[in-house]
Amino acid sequence: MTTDAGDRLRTLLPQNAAERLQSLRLAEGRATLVLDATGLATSDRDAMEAAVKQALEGDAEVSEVRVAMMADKADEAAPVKSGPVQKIIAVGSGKGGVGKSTVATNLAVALARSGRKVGVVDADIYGPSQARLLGTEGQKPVAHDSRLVPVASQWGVPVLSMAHLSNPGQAIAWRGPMASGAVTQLLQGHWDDAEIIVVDLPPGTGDIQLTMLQKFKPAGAVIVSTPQDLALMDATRAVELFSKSGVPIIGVVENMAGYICPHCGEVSDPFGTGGAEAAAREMGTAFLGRIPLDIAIRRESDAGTPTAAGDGPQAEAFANLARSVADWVDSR
Ligand SMILES: Nc1ncnc2c1ncn2[C@@H]1O[C@H](COP(=O)(O)OP(=O)(O)OP(=O)(O)O)[C@@H](O)[C@H]1O
Repeated sequence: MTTDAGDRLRTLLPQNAAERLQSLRLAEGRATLVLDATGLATSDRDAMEAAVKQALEGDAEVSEVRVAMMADKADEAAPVKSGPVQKIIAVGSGKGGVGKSTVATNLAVALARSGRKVGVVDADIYGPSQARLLGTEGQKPVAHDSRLVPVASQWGVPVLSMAHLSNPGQAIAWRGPMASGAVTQLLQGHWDDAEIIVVDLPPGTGDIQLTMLQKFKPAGAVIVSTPQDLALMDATRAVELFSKSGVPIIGVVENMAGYICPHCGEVSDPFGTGGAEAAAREMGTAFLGRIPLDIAIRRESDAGTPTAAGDGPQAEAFANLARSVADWVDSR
């Protein structure tokens, strides 16, 4: 795009949009604008987008206008509000690989089985896995009134994940504020029917997680840990992160607790037993139960058929977890 064309298009923008312009590109007749939508209500965003399109579509060099609204400055942003959603439940962990995403999926499916209206938002935008876990890979959400429509899964749990918006294997390397802006778009989808949204947080306890929590203000948090000491230390950091953000902790789930032999079904405890329960007690938080290390859980997760949708003993473990979370939600 020539500077002249860029300057000319800028002058065509309505004043309120020009003030929020982050970038403007014109390539092969397509004008792509990024606007800072911080603090704008949905209706104001929609009006601004429509006005920008109308202003630029009249230009001889422009055949198409695309507008991306990013709520970039997380600390100034209005809290996320997505229709009549009552409760956002965050699922977090002090470190990666402890089964946080697996627990988030199965918690949501178990809640749905118990009659709750549940959605899943995959906030783990650097390693999104909810599309695979819920068997919705390859599906693309449509936008309606500038808001994403969640992708339906066959488990009665609609889902929005960056995995639905990016190409498989595509690296996503956003700055922290952009990351939380992207999550905002997922949370501001058409969740009108959901009474609970389970949010799969990125692993860890850094600034990205803190910013997200402050911005979308979950009603409560579930912390996933494995029985190892190291993971428990990380879980302690996760507890601190939620406390610092003013998010009440629903409790700690011990995942990969006890190994179930795929041949004889015998249960062994390579990492000891009872560690997470004791740690939860020490931290003054509830213990929400154990999910064993079972190869069937991994296999079913990879196949996009969540264990909680089945009838085995592990489905029962997730059903118990869902009951505890639902009771907590109802008590608020
Ligand atoms: N209870 C379990 N039994 C067997 N396999 C499990 C169990 N929980 C999780 N897994 C497997 O462990 C791996 C990591 O799980 P998952 O992706 O849910 O972890 P995570 O904490 O979300 O990781 P990250 O956020 O770092 O990607 C996956 O292959 C998953 O199928």
